[in-house]
Parts: sequence; C-alpha cells; structure tokens
Amino acid sequence: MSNTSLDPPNPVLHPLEVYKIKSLPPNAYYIPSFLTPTESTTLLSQISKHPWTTLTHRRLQPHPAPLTPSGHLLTTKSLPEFLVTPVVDRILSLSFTSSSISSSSTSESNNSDTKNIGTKTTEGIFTKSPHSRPNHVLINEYPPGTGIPPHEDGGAYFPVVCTVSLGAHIILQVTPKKKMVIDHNNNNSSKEGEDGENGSSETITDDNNDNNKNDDNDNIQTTVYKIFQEPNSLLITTDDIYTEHLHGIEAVKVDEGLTDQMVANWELLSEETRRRIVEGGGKVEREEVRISLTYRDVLKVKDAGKLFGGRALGRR
Ligand SMILES: O=C(O)CCC(=O)C(=O)O
Ligand SMILES: [Fe+2]
Repeated sequence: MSNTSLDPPNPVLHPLEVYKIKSLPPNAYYIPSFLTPTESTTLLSQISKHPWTTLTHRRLQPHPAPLTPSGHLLTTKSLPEFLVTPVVDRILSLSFTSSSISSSSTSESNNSDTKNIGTKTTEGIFTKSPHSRPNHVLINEYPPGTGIPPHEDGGAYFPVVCTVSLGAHIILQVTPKKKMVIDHNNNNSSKEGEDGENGSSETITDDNNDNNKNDDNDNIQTTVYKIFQEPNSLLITTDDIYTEHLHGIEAVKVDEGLTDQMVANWELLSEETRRRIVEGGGKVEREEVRISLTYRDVLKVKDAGKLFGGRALGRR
C-alpha cells in the first residue's frame, strides 16, 4: 500500500536485537509503533467487517479458519490479504544480525544492545518454522475489564507468537510454569484448548488472578513479568517464554502498580506512555476496547479441498 503525503512514513525497523526485552527470560521482542495510525485504522475497519465468535467474556475471529480439536488447520483458504499486508510483510522483513544469530534462538543474548549490532542477515523470526511464515491469525477483543486467564498456547503452533495490539493498551502477565501458584480460589491455569478459538469448553469464572501475592499457605512467591503493550505495537514471544511460561491478561479496568521496575519493557515504551504512567502514579485506566491479532505458524495444515474432494463431496 503506498503512502499518501498525509500519512506518516512507514516505521523504520531495526534489527530484532534492538527490540529485545532484556529483563525477561529468553526471548521476547517489543516493537512500539509497528503500525502507523492509518494502517491501524484500516485494519480495525477490515476486522469489523468479519463475523465474530462470541465466548463468555470476549469475542474472537480465527483466520483463515478455526483449528480442529486435534490442532490441525483444515482449510483451502490462506490468510486474507488485509491480514498479510502490511503486518506479515513487515514481520518477515525483521531480521537478526550476524553477531547474535548463534545466541538468538538459545538463551544468553541479553547483552546485545544497539551499539553492538553486527550486519543484518536474512534470518528472521519465522526462518525455521515449517511454513517460514505465519499461516494463522487469532483476533481477540477485550473490552475494559476483560482478560484471559493464564495459559500456554501449546503444541499446535511453531513456538513463535507475534501479537499486534490495536485500540488500547493491555498488560500481558508472564509467569514461569513450574512456579505457578495454584490459586485456591479456583483460578487454575489452562491449556489453550480449553479457552481456545473454538470456545467450545470455556470455563473462565474469574480472571482476577493476582499472582503477585505471597501465598501464605504454601509460602511460594511467583514471579510475574508484566509486558505493557501499546496500541499499534508488536510483541514477539518465543523460546523459553513460549515453552516454559504461562501468559494471561488480568480482567481489570485499571492497571496499577506500574513502575520502571515492574514493567519489563519500560525502556522500549514511548516517552508519551511512560509519562502517562508516571503522571498517573503507576495507574493507567483501560478506556477503550483493545483488539489483538496473534500471528502464528500452525504446524499441521491439511488442504480441505484435497481431503474432501471428489467422492467425499458427494460426486460418487
Ligand atoms: O490478546 C493477547 O495478547 C493474548 C491472546 C492469547 O494469549 C491467545 O490468543 O492465545
Ligand atoms: Fe495465548
């Protein structure tokens, strides 16, 4: 899509290391202003033309189709064009530098910084995924006061999630799986299947799961990492963060206790957002609906046309 003179220019994208959230376990990358305001408005308007699936607490759209219960993508369709341009194109244009490739998919690349960046390479975030690109997008809508309980996305996907946020900020909470406190008020963690895109067995009762607290009975303290996602940003989670952690969003209308120490990606946030948080004394109201688009590569894809073609479609 070409820019008119009124549009802001396309975002300038740096090597992925520049966006690494250094205070998190490997690996997460946060890119503020990944989309321009115009691109984001266009995307929101396209999304509004597609039907929603309604769950108990929120609505979602699976594109190009919901996964089957066994985690297959079974369809003849590919992603619609409005979800590909500009988002997929831009995700695929992101790459690591040669100096960090050996450590980028392992763990200890926390010491890279913008001054220490080598030559840009062609290795991107989906280079090693089976289809070399995302083939599935789950769109979730969160009115203020809604969230998603802690869960993991599971084995149906290559372990990379690229999340575009639109409309409003949200805070993703990331918790190590092993140290997860089982909340005695019934807020247990879940696998994606239970709260997944088909929504068939959604069992959410209360999303207000405060994992920051000490559990007096078990005397266990959990680590909760908070990632502040601004509208128009892209968050990439992969490696340990994907496989060894749960993620969720508290169902609150106001996010509180936000400081430079508590927000893992503080250094990567815009000046404006940091000022808003500081001026609000660490509180930020969720005023608008937030929409997220999670881009992933589903490992098992079956062409429904081939599967059900010929005889199975009734031409016996
Ligand atoms: O909306 C988000 O940022 C997270 C959504 C999510 O975790 C999921 O769809 O599995
Ligand atoms: Fe998820």
